[in-house]
Amino acid sequence: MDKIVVLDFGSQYSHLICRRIREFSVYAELVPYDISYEELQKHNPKGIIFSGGPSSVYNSDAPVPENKIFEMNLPLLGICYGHQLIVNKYGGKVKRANKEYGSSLLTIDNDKDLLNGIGESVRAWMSHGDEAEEIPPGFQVIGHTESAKAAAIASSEKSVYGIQFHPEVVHTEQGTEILKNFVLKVCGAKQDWTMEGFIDSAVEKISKIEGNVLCGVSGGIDSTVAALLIHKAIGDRLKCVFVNNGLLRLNEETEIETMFKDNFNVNFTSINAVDKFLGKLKGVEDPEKKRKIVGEEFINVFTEFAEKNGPFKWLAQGTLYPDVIESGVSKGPADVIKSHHNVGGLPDWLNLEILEPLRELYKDEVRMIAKILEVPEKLFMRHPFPGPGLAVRIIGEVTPTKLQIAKVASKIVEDELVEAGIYGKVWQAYAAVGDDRAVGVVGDERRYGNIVMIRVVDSIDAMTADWTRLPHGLLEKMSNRITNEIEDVTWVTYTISSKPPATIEPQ
Ligand SMILES: Nc1ncnc2c1ncn2[C@@H]1O[C@H](COP(=O)(O)OP(=O)(O)OP(=O)(O)O)[C@@H](O)[C@H]1O
Ligand SMILES: O=c1[nH]c(=O)c2[nH+]cn([C@@H]3O[C@H](COP(=O)(O)O)[C@@H](O)[C@H]3O)c2[nH]1
Ligand SMILES: NC(=O)CC[C@H](N)C(=O)O
Ligand SMILES: [Mg+2]
Repeated sequence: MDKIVVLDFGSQYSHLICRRIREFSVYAELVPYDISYEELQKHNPKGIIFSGGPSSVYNSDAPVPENKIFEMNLPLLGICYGHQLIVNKYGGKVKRANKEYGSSLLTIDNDKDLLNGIGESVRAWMSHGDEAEEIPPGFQVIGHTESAKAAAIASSEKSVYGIQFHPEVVHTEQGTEILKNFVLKVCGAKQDWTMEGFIDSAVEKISKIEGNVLCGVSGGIDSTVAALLIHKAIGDRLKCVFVNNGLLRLNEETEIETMFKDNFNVNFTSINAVDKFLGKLKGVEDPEKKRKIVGEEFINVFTEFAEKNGPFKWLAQGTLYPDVIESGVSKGPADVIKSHHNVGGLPDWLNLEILEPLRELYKDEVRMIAKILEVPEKLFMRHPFPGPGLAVRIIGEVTPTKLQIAKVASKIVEDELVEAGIYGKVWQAYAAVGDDRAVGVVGDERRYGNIVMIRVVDSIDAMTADWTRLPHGLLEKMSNRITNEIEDVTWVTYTISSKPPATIEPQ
């Protein structure tokens, strides 16, 4: 399979470069910027992309790739910081300039290769504070904006390109065309990345492993698909374990068990660990602490199961690419946003090896695989549910009252969306609760009850999200049902923050 390798210099958009390229069926993978020349050679890339990043090339601690990488004579595209790196490396000059964030008009000066077929000008997304003051010898300017005179440069002879803007974000018009020009025309990569191909190679790889696999399944699409792939590869050497941690949706524990037993012929065990989890969470208010506790407790439960039912060599999880990126354990110098329990929370003493067949994939890619594997639609259209469950939808301490409120109110929100035919169209929907209370008046009586926050969002891959513009009538119905059916609740609010600056889950 042809591959493009993206060196990650820490941009929040690094992974998006891969995503955009995969969308036109070429496999692209993110690697750390300091990957060794030998490692990079093993990837056998058709071309290399340098991502953006927060650093400035003129600082002494600026991240730089190994020198030999430039001698591979592969097509090279630098984006933003990557562009500046190329300018610097080949003998041009980068300096501090006026900050430019957002959309700028890019005028095309040469449409021969990289900027071929995109017209005379496009809106391009900028996010930088440095710029190329002098371009290196042998390069020419192929595009400029009002403030960046070398917004796109090329050395066609060497097949080295640099662009100051971000073609990977949707706000850049024709961004995909620019990436296609580089990947398909300059690098000559074949469009041979398909989900069928992924399944075959994943199954082949997994079938080579030795020993038994324990797979944590949550009933969510990710772990289900991971389990099915592993099952295809090693059959009954796979054992699936579902943990009822007391932080699940209303009645979910019975639903999941039934669903697994009715639809898949895999070895399945359900473990009741409600008291353990809730006991450990008692008195804990800090969001990151709660996440770590849940993560650790999952591992405790899995280890205990493994000791009784083993031996196991592997622990499998449905970890996806965004989980890895947001936990700050991605391959570059990015910031920690949240510790996803299944990535950041793994303790050192764990003596099972980790198997994560979906680690490089996005949710929509996993859904495509689910379809191919004929997973029932009802299952794969289920909304994602965070591994730490209601612990991250309850703000402050997890108490029995708040748990009950979150469960029942979320059920009302989900049921009303199904009823209105909207459930399948939104990314996630739930009700959260915290310690804030507000006064109500019910049957002439004063009641000082909890405030419930409804959150419904649209998203494609959870990396960004927008709040869903639900019909007012529907919101009204949800609100009425929540205050009528849950005695402890007096107020209902609707959350109208997008991601960024908010995140999807409150904690
Ligand atoms: N209740 C649970 N029991 C066992 N394993 C779990 C449970 N919750 C989460 N996990 C493990 O943690 C991983 C990450 O959870 P996450 O919620 O991201 O994925 P998912 O549940 O498979 O899919 P979705 O994102 O659709 O909910 C799961 O793939 C699974 O391996
Ligand atoms: O496996 C997971 N482990 C976690 O710890 C976790 N936290 C959040 N989520 C889900 O990830 C997506 C992005 O969530 P945030 O915008 O809240 O970071 C949303 O879809 C969240 O539901 C998690 N999934
Ligand atoms: N987003 C980026 O890659 C920014 C690169 C560089 N440090 C700048 O601010 O110009
Ligand atoms: Mg889940």
